[in-house]
Amino acid sequence: MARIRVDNVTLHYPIIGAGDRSVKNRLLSFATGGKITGGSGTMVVTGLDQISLDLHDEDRLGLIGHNGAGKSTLLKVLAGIYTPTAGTVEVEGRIVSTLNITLGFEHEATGFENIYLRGRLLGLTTEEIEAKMDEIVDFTELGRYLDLPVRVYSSGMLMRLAFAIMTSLESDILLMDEVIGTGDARFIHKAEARLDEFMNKAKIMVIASHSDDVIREFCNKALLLKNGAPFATGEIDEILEIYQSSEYQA
Ligand SMILES: Nc1ncnc2c1ncn2[C@@H]1O[C@H](COP(=O)(O)OP(=O)(O)OP(=O)(O)O)[C@@H](O)[C@H]1O
Repeated sequence: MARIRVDNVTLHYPIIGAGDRSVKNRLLSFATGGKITGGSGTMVVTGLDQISLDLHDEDRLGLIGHNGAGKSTLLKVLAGIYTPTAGTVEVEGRIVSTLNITLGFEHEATGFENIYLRGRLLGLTTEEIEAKMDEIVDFTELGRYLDLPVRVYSSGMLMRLAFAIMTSLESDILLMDEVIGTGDARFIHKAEARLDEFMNKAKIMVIASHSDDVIREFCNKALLLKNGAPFATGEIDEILEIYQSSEYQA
């Protein structure tokens, strides 16, 4: 059984050395979903403001909201990348996340070597990596490029490699932001089929997306964020409607 419990989580980003451009900051804050406070010297951006969640097996939560509403920050807190300023996060289960999917590659090492390195970094044994190797290699369709250092790969090629490795893992909890941006149309189509299979295996999923279609297709509940705070939570259709309403947009 997997579980995520988030209790009253707040996260502040202190911006040290920020100039006092309060009028500009207020305008910026108004134009996006962010919240900036503080005066000269140190500014504070509120990434998350008193978020609570309790997710169990079968939960597929869609995170919705303006640019800067806090979706990515919440994913990073769940992934353990950021520690909250206040509140607690408890996670039971193995997490795989698509955040920074292409980070952590060794640029001088070959594609093959990077499959090993990344596999080890993600907690697999050498035997486990070897068992998955053929399948990862086939999916990338990178052929002899896998013998070359990844610094010569295009961004789409690097994405193929990262995506193939990530989706070969077994996860209890899957944290996703919009991931399949790069790649040609055929690869995106092929990646979607693999992603479907990968997502079906996860017990809990949290997806941040600006696409109503993605939220409708993959989620069974939604959390609408505004300025880092929960604005509404519940059934997908109801929450998407609130998102479009003047009450939220104001
Ligand atoms: N590294 C950072 N340093 C300072 N502030 C940050 C940082 N990352 C995010 N923020 C701020 O935290 C707030 C929430 O940002 P976040 O990236 O979580 O929003 P989001 O909902 O994912 O936005 P988008 O839809 O644009 O991806 C914003 O006000 C943003 O400016």
